[in-house]
Amino acid sequence: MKKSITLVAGSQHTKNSLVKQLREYLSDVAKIKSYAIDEGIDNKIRDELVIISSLAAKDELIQLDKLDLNCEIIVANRTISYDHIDEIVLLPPGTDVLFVNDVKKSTYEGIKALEKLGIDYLNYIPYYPGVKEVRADIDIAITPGEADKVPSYIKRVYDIGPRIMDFTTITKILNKLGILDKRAGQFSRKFLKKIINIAKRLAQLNKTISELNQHLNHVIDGLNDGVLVYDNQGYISVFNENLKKIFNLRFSQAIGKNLKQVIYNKSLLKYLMDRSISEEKIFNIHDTKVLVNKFQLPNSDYVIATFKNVKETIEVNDRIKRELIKKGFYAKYTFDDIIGSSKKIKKLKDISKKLANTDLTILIEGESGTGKELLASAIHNASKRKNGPFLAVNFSALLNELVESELFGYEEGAFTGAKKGGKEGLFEQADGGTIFLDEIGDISPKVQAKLLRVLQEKEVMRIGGTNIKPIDVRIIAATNKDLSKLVDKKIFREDLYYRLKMGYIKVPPLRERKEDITQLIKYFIKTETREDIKIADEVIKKLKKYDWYGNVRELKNILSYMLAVRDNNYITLKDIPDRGFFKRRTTSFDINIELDEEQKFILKKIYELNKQGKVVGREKLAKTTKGTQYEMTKYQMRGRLDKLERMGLIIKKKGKHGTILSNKGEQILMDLMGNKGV
Ligand SMILES: Nc1ncnc2c1ncn2[C@@H]1O[C@H](COP(=O)(O)OP(=O)(O)OP(=O)(O)O)[C@@H](O)[C@H]1O
Repeated sequence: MKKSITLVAGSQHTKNSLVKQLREYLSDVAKIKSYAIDEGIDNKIRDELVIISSLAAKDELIQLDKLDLNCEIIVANRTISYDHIDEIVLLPPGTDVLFVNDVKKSTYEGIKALEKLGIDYLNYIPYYPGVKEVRADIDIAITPGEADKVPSYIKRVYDIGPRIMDFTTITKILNKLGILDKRAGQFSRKFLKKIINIAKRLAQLNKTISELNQHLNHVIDGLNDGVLVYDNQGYISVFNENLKKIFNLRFSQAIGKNLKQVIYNKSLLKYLMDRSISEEKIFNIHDTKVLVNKFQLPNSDYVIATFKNVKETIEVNDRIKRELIKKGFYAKYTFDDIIGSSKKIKKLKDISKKLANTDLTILIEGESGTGKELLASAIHNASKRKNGPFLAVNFSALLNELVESELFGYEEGAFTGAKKGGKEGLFEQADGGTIFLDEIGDISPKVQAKLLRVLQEKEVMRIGGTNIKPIDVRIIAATNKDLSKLVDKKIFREDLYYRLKMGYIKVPPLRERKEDITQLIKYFIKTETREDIKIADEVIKKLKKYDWYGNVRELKNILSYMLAVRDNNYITLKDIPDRGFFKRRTTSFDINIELDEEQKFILKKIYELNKQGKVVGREKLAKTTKGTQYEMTKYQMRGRLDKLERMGLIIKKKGKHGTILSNKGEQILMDLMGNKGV
């Protein structure tokens, strides 16, 4: 027959965990009833055996008159559950932890229980609702199943579960039930199993830690620097491979030894052991200059020191610089890459080479695609700065708001979104080299003012900064606009204009040096394909007839097109793209041309008559004006045509061949017709 026992606990929480524990041993021999005082108890408790969770609970039951004192009563001794103990045994000795429980008494009991279990090396701070002194500088809490009472600032909570009945209590119960002899074996096995489980988990944890350790050791050994870790007494815990090399310690073991046994350099020893020194210092170790740096690990006894081979560090820095250059801070071209043997190109190269020998600021003017960047790059490579960086900045590609921070950098917190630690500007990055400022006409007045300062003072100040940094950078600026006109219009500062124009180069447009076209074509074929491509003479002849408003870049594009569409290794007339491919937009120089309605009318008439195959003269043109608002005599027409010729829009052919539109005139007319009609 099953025995009947009753368990009473203070709280429902404790009741549940104790019932669970009792069932493990007694479910087949006893019927277990259970009550929690906080749930309310109706009848007086009496049974063959009554187990009460604590003395406090017993006192409360007596006070409430809910306990029949004539029955067999066992008051449980409770201890920490071993199930979660492995989580806390690994906390470092001396760690401050809050021990959280429901009331003062059980809080102190819990702490005592942990200490009795041997976990007496933690610094327990008792905490329970209503506690007077609260320490807010603690990150870790341990609680026996009262996680909801842990204050919210705690970062890590170890809930070790409610305390369970201890070994002696269980033995007492088994004894009272008269089954101790039968159950002792099973009981101790279960108990042992738990211990073994903990041991297993700890062993696994140990294994993981030692693997992690090994991994970390590999990482530390793989570092380029020497790494040394020692405690305040000088005992070494880390001495990596690189450090062994620096100290010539190939085979001997340093870990566990004292610094004095390993390092004989007296001044280095003094530096390492003197806690008041924190700045880095250079020492001579086995004839090698080594830069040593050290710092105390926060909240610990340990000091970490790093050792850098000065020579290698410089070499690495150089390598990093070279890497930067690879990333595009590098001038690709030399004067040999500037193709052409026309007089104009020869003169251009000649002047540019001379300027390359100076450190003057240079302004390069020229239409788009004439090779201004190419030239700037060649000048840098021919200058004494050739081993320094070459940075090309294109202002038309940079967002206006970004120009300032890109060029001059900023300090941390200079504006919302500023990166932590601030950012180095392009001027700082170009230190020792050349900066190429393309489309300089596009910069804002604010940046113009800052740039002027850089040119005058040779120093930069980051946005939001107070430190002035001297820089050594040569500036080459370029524009495809007529900068002097922007100065006249007060869009560009005059003082900056003259500062930039210390050296001045004007790159001629391709249409003024058409004799270079053949050479350029051959050069581009060679650079674009390895195949042996021939090009028909008529093709070159025809290409020479175009006006090349897109300049060399346009020629290069057209060549790529022809290489793509050719049928075999021979480029013929049919491979030339039709007019639509050619650059229609006039250059910025030409955009300044403003035509009045009368001029547009005349250009349109010339175009229409030409299209009809008619020879156009001033008489015929004057006739077309009859009855229109532009009506004029042939003499008046002559004056108008002279002006259009001076503007480069028409060509008056000799003899009876009449007047035609120049390519430029045709392009402007096409643009007008395309955009708004004439
Ligand atoms: N004389 C030349 N010889 C060989 N290649 C050239 C020459 N001139 C220009 N190029 C090539 O034409 C292209 C345009 O040149 P680049 O970018 O230097 O012109 P740019 O004047 O700086 O143009 P933009 O004003 O549009 O910035 C490049 O591919 C360049 O290599």
